[in-house]
Formats: sequence, C-alpha cells, structure tokens
Amino acid sequence: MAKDSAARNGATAAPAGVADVFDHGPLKLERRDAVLVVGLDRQSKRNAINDEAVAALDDCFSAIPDDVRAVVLHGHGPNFSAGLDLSEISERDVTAGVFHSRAWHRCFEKIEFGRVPVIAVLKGAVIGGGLELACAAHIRVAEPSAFFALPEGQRGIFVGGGGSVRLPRLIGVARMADMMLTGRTYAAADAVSLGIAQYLVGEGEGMAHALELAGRVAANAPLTNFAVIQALPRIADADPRVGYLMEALVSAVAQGDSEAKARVRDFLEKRAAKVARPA
Ligand SMILES: COc1cc(/C=C/C(=O)SCCNC(=O)CCNC(=O)[C@H](O)C(C)(C)COP(=O)(O)OP(=O)(O)OC[C@H]2O[C@@H](n3cnc4c(N)ncnc43)[C@H](O)[C@@H]2OP(=O)(O)O)ccc1O
Repeated sequence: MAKDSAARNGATAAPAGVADVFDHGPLKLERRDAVLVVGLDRQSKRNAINDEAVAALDDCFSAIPDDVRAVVLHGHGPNFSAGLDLSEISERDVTAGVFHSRAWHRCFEKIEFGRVPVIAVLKGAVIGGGLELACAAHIRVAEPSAFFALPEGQRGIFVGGGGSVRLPRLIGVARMADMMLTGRTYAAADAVSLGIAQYLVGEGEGMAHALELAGRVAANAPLTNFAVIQALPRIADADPRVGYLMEALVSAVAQGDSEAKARVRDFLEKRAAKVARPA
C-alpha cells in the first residue's frame, strides 16, 4: 500500500506510546501520536473545577496543535469531576456569577465546536459542572464506577456550564428536571441507556477504549470530522428546509475535497478496507 493510501486507510490509527507529558496548571496533557490526552488533575478536590481549571481548559482547547486529530478528556484518580469548585462561589456577586457562567460557556463551546472530536472517559463522580463538561464532548465512555448527579438544588444554585442546553438534548427536559429537582443519582448503566454516555466498558478500561475510538476518529478525513462537529448539531437544530440546504452544501464541499477523492479512489481500486460486518 502506498504511504498516503496507508495513512488514509487507518495505518496511523493506533496511538502508540506517550510522546510527551506536561503539566498545564490543573491539567495534565499527554501527546499520543495524533491524539491529545487532557486530564483534570485536582485529585485532592475530586477534580472540582475552579477558575484556574476553566482557564487552563480554555487555553488548551484554544490551541489544539494542527497535527492533533482527536482529544481524550478524563480525570486523574478515581473521579472524572465533582463539578464546580464550591469554595470559590461565596466570592461572587450576581454580576460576577453571570460572567463566571459565560466563561464556562466560552470554554465548553471551544470543546464542543472545536476542530477535532473529543472523547470523554467517565468514572467515579460525574457531578454538576463535571457532567456539564462531559456533555460538551462528542463521545462519552463510562466505567461502571461512574455516577451522575446534578445536586445544584441541594446547593441552592443552578447549572452554569451550558448543562441546561446540552443535557436536555441527550436525555430530555423532563429527565433533567427530575435529576435537578430530586437530586437523584444515575449509575453508569442507566446513564448509557438514557443516552448520557454511549459506551459502558469494564472498570479501568475507559482510557484504552477511548484511545481505540480516538484512533478510529483520527483515521477519518479531518474535514468529515469537522463537519460532524460543526455542521451536524446545527443542521439537526435547524428548520428542515434550512437543514436540507445546509446538508447539501456541506456534503458538496466535503466530496469536492482532494482527500475525499483519494479515499473513494482507494476503495474503488481495492486499497481500502470494506465496512466491517457485526462480530
Ligand atoms: C452557579 O453557577 C455555576 C454553577 C456551575 C456548576 C455547579 C455545580 O457543579 S453544583 C455541584 C457541585 N458539586 C457537588 O456538590 C459535589 C460535592 N462533593 C461530593 O459530594 C463528594 O466530595 C464526592 C464528589 C461524592 C466525593 O466524595 P469523597 O470521595 O468521599 O470525597 P470528599 O471527602 O467528600 O472530598 C474530598 C475533598 O474534596 C472536596 N470537594 C469535593 N467536591 C468538591 C467541590 N465540588 N467543590 C469544592 N471542593 C470539593 C471536599 O470538600 C474535600 O476537601 P477537604 O479539604 O475536606 O479534603 C457551573 C458554572 C456556574 O457559573
């Protein structure tokens, strides 16, 4: 297989060893070939998200290197995140509260509407703002220890990280209202059947599974991934007449790209893998 064709057909898919690990405040970043692994690392506070963590996430997702094709987002230690760092809340009046929430929105929009797909690995606490962060990712992988709750009602506050927009799209307004009004906790398996997470894997297997998914994602044409992230949610939200028009335009742009032409040629000339049948 020629080098370019091999690259298009998944030969670069499997992320190899860790090339670089570096600290970025409360984040730990690791490069694994075309995949960037971003880990919240405030384990003594169960990865609660403080202002510094939001700033670090914002920095990180503002400057994803051009050769990164997918991001895996996770929490170091046994938890994904215990949500908003409650120790900072008493410092804020109403105006500061609005700006705080908007800073979360800006940051999480960089994750949701960035250049590359983001896969979240969820284990232990996925609470409040931690769940909001997870909802900004495109694929969520849960381990059995993951538990999901919105205890904002118990704390006398409301979601502020875009959760009231993103979570109802996954589970519906009624279920989110129930979560917030009753403070109920969902176990990992329930979260998967409700659509909060797409995959339930064995305990401790979340990262390996996410990296495997990231390898598949990274092997796609970058323009298709970009269209999935940027266009699909907007098309799905649009009036159907606008949606069909947007789809036709995005589709024509994608198929006009030289990468699409090369990939289709690879298939027709028997150099590309066939679609796998179910195991
Ligand atoms: C309003 O505008 C907003 C809002 C938001 C988003 C809002 C939210 O996220 S509300 C939800 C906030 N989170 C919680 O209520 C979870 C509280 N934590 C727990 O229930 C537990 O800690 C646990 C996560 C279940 C873990 O239990 P365990 O393993 O037993 O650990 P602990 O001993 O309880 O905790 C260890 C250590 O961590 C501290 N800690 C835990 N969670 C938080 C937190 N969320 N904030 C601050 N600190 C936390 C805990 O106090 C302990 O500290 P020590 O000093 O005692 O060791 C978004 C944007 C907006 O604008």
